[in-house]
Amino acid sequence: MHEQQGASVRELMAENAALRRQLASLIDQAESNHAIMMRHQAFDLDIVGAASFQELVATIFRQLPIVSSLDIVTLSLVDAGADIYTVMHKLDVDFEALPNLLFHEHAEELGFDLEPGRPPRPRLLPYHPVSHGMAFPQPPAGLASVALVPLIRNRRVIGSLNLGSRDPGRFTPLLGTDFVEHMGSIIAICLENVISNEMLKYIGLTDALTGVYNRRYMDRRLAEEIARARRQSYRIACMYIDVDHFKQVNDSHGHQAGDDVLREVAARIKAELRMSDALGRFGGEEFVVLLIDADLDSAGIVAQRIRASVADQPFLLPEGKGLPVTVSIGVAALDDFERSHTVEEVAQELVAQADGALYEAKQNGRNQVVAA
Ligand SMILES: Nc1nc2c(ncn2[C@@H]2O[C@H](COP(=O)(O)OP(=O)(O)OP(=O)(O)O)[C@@H](O)[C@H]2O)c(=O)[nH]1
Repeated sequence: MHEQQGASVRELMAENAALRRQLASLIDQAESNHAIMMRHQAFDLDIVGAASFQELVATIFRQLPIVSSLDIVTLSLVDAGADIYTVMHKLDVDFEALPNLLFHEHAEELGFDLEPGRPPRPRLLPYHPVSHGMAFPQPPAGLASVALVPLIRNRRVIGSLNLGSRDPGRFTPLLGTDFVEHMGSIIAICLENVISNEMLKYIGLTDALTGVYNRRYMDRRLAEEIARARRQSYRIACMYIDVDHFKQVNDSHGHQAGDDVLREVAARIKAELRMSDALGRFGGEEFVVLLIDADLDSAGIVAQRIRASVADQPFLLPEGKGLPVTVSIGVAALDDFERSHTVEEVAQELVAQADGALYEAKQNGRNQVVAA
């Protein structure tokens, strides 16, 4: 009788201990889930709060692998005509710092089932180097399973979030997709937002006719560059460029031909500049160039190259005739930073000096460069 009681007490105690272990493991699991959820919430807040394209994409690449325990995250964007890439490049996005950001001309390249009227679903599957080469051009060693999550806005696929793991069981076709779909939808909204904001910023800073910067941008950039040049002691130079007798182009060949000439002049100026230089249209047929780390002599050499590249090759009119075009250029450089003046005053003075030199070039007969 005692023995029987003793046995059932031991059984009860064992059962009790097993239940406690189970409970402890459930509590651990719940705590770990809670921690994961908190990390995801913090991640969501960070990406929603990203103020620029660069910040958003860098945050995704930096945080998502940690938050979601992934071995690689890449992002493919649909960018027909490379509009997004071009604008981001002009806004100084550092693409070298974002090697996992990929651009595609068409949504079809992303590998989703694009049937009309049915939004594509995430694809969770074993990694295959050939079929997934586009999404993972630089896969980590041992990549075993991947999730390709379509980024959708207004029923349009704008890209794909590509997640990769060395764990073959991490992404399999039988797993639920709610979680990655949720993540994809937040990332899609954030991306669409920052891209529209950056596009607006870009439109506000560029000249619609020629695509070069506008006066507002140039004024700001000049002040920034002068402040930086003061701190780091390098020289900056400025060119004021004006198309000669431009009124005659409009009067003889029409406003449309005039517009074409302005576009071509902008393109020829640009072709002679370095990436770090900035070209802006100041209005009408006037352009201003800001040259970084250039003294008066080297700016004069660049100006002569620009003058020659416009004068040496006639512009092509729509009817096939050649139109000779020339420009006059005034050049000025800043080597004394006049620290008692504000950067804005120094900027104005620099542009005024270049403008004065341009006036001289016009007086001397045009198609020439004058240094202040
Ligand atoms: N097609 C076109 N013409 C413009 C634009 N903006 C200004 N213009 C024209 O540019 C011409 C500028 O003429 P002017 O300032 O008299 O100078 P110019 O004929 O170039 O003569 P110089 O500068 O003295 O060599 C005017 O006829 C303006 O109407 C534009 O966006 N497109």
